[in-house]
Amino acid sequence: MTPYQPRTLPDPGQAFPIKLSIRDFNLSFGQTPILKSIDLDVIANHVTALIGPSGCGKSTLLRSLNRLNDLSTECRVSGQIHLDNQDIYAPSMNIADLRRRIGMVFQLPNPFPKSIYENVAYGLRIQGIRSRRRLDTAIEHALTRAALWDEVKDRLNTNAYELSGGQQQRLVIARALAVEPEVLLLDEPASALDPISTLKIEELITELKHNYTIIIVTHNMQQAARVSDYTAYLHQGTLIEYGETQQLFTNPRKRATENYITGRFVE
Ligand SMILES: Nc1ncnc2c1ncn2[C@@H]1O[C@H](COP(=O)(O)OP(=O)(O)OP(=O)(O)O)[C@@H](O)[C@H]1O
Repeated sequence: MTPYQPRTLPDPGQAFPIKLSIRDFNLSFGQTPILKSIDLDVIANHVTALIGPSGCGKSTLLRSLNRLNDLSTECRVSGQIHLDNQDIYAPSMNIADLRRRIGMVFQLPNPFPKSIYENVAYGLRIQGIRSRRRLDTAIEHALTRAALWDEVKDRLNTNAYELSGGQQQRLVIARALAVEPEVLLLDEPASALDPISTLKIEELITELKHNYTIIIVTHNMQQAARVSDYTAYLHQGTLIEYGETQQLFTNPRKRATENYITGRFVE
């Protein structure tokens, strides 16, 4: 096999390594092509936003990164996606391990109907961790990282459903962080939240990128401009433009990108 060579950097001067590298990646559901020859390098410890009109394939691309689309028997893929230097679609890839390394948070907060403590402990218990002391430490750490510890430390045994929507979303982020992932996939994580909770999630994303590589799908272009370092614009399953967020929003290279970010493209 030819050695893997990263090619498409959004910022050639970038000193951080490439965490995820997508090469000529195609995905279809049945006979319908959804993603077409995507080439994209995701830089470690930065936030990459995926933007584009409804149905362009943003969530499908995100879900390709932890092989969540595999749950559909109709799904067919070709091309390559490497996490560090490991081909995630190789037959030898352990999918449970991949999903531990690449955590995901969805649009609607989805805590389990359990206590706050047990929600965060969930993945750790699956990993076989039984020691109460180890669990306590890891749970405090994850809740602190998710900027929720101070709000819940005195009620860890309360049912997670008693938290507000914004707190539930930070709890779900803590649950994802507890198993120490390397990458976090966020699929419109704030679109169901009020403005104050949205701001908290955005601040959290900015904080978390120091320790994780983050990819966020968002419909909100102001949000993409606020939280991301790099932005990829997709249209009908094709990657139209990928570059530094500030450059893409102020001086896009492609007319199609300009039309979209200035609102001239009607979804
Ligand atoms: N499991 C599936 N089976 C068949 N088609 C699917 C499946 N999941 C997504 N699709 C189709 O793939 C296309 C891209 O969907 P996707 O959810 O990735 O778009 P999106 O850009 O995230 O859209 P939105 O912004 O509206 O969430 C859509 O036409 C959708 O209907």
